[in-house]
Amino acid sequence: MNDISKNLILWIVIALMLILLFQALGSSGSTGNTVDYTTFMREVASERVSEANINNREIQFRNRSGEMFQTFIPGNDDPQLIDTLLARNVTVIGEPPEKRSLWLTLLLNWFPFLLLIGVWIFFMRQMQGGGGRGAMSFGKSKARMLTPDQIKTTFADVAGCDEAKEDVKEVVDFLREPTRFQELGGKIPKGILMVGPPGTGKTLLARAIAGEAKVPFFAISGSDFVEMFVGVGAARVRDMFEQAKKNAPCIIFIDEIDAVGRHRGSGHGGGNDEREQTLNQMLVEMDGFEDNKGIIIIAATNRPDVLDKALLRPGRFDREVNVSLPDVKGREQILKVHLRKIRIAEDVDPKVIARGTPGFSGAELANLVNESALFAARNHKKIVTMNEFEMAKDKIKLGSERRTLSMTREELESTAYHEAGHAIIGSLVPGYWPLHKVTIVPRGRALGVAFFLPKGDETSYTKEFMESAISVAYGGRVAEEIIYGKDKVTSGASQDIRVATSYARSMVTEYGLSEKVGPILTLEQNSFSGQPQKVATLSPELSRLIDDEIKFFIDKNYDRAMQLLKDNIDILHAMKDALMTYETIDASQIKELMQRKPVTPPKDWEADSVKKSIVPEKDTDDSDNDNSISEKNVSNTDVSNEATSMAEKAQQDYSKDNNQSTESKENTTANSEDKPQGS
Ligand SMILES: Nc1ncnc2c1ncn2[C@@H]1O[C@H](COP(=O)(O)OP(=O)(O)OP(=O)(O)O)[C@@H](O)[C@H]1O
Ligand SMILES: [Zn+2]
Repeated sequence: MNDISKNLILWIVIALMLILLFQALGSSGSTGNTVDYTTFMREVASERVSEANINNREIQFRNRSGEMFQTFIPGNDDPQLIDTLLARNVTVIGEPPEKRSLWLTLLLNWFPFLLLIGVWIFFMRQMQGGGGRGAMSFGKSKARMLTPDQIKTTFADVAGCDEAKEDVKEVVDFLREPTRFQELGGKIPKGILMVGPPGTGKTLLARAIAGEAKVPFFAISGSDFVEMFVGVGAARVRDMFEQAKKNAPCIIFIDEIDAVGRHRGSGHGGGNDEREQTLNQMLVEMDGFEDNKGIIIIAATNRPDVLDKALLRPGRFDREVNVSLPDVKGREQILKVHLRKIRIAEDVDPKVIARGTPGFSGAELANLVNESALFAARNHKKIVTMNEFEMAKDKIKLGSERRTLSMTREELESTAYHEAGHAIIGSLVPGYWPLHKVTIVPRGRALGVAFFLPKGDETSYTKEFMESAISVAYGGRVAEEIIYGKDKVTSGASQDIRVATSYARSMVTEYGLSEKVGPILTLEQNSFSGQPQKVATLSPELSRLIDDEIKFFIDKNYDRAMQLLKDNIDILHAMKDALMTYETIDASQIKELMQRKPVTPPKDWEADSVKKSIVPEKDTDDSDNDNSISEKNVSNTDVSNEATSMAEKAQQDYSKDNNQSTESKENTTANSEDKPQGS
């Protein structure tokens, strides 16, 4: 709590003042410059010293011209000193033997020890959680309590996770009237574990429960319990439950429960004891409150796999609520919640934004709305338009525009060919997402991007789609190869290759789409590391077959991309030209290009806006610079397309891979695209 730090600071200030005071008293008011003892003796020998005031080993002396100096007698006493001084006509003055009173000396000598003892007592008091009236205590829980009037959140503020909301609704009824509920024999969980990726609204939902039920809300993070002193965490747990009992009915929300709840004996290093004690205390407290009516503990985590099994036993966190990343409908609803807070133009369509933001969490969507408003404000606009949302989305996904990144005309041209390659393949292969836009404005690590708009939820793919995705991913590299030749292909396609390979590997090892390998699960994406891991030991023959089949899908779709681009080489050149002129082209221009029609300039395109342009004017002097691309090695060219993040997002999608509750599993399938999986 705050009082702790205040009291600590007070203690430190007092200690410092005391030290300063004692130092001031201790020194006998030094005056004049300090000289060494040899100089002093020489001065004495040449009879230039008139007066010396000796106090222990310190000598203050005055020379004949009245100036004051001081010096110190080195080592042990100089027994001849007084005699020498007197012989050289120095007036010797003594000091009374003890300038300080006895108690002051004692205090001075003992002060460090007293301070230590004081600190010791201070900490002991904190550890016991007592602390007395002052409420200064480490053992006090750090939980922040919100009273019902302070909680404005309701279920209306939480969107896109209807199942989770449904799951917790009965808790609200219970908290409103615990006794009535119990008389009816209702069985209410003590603990609810909210599981889901960061930013999906777990905290928000917990708070909304409190808001709906109009009960106090205690929020604390698991890491707040973890301290270096053994016993402090346990004391905090005890205190938190005591506070909660006083305020029942109420909700305790523990974010990041895994910080304390990691299964015992798994930690490394010394902090272990403390954490285990804290965890034990939590288990004890949860078991021991049958009698108190209406305390519900909600814990949140995105690592349920690391939790100690004891936490999940009946009577503890035995109810699991999955809060997964929102699907396209959910994203739309979340956007609507946040769009209420800003002034938007008529053209802003939450549906379109939702489609363009697969994998975004609620928190990221809230951030998107906020960034858009900031863009509008920066441009002195009164109202936020779709344009700002587009800019904010690109910024969040890829990083800020890098118009300052100096690129030669040749580099831009190769980027334009590369992105056009993705775009054209994406438009030609069957079953792929529609194109949203293509740009060669560098952003973040990307030199250019071809964006596709996923249709809906991206929880399952058809075989056709995945094969198309492989061709689209190779489209960029294939375009470069056709235009510049095999030797001049840039390193910009590394990410594309990764995406294509990961599709091909999943097809063979996870989705059973290879006829030769068959529907066997052989490799699985580890849902946390994202690394493929073996499911079983594979025979050498099967391993070989898997590799062959992956290669088969890759070659087949690489060759398809090659053929499609060769057949449409005129479109490739035209799209490159359009990109060099307009930098960014959107769906309508791409459509014109694909139909071999002339391109209409973009809406806000002004021909004279060349100042802003990233495309340098053609430099005739520079014509010998023909080897730029491969030699300049456009590294870090993370030229990606939407499929990249899609493939990654879908595979990392927590709710998909790590769903323990059958309830949500059914929902995932029900919500998913109408495309059936497999061929
Ligand atoms: N489902 C949602 N509906 C509306 N807004 C949301 C939703 N999810 C997240 N947000 C927005 O994101 C913010 C942060 O979400 P919140 O802190 O609840 O996420 P969390 O799941 O608790 O994340 P973490 O695991 O990182 O603690 C919320 O305050 C809200 O503005
Ligand atoms: Zn690419």
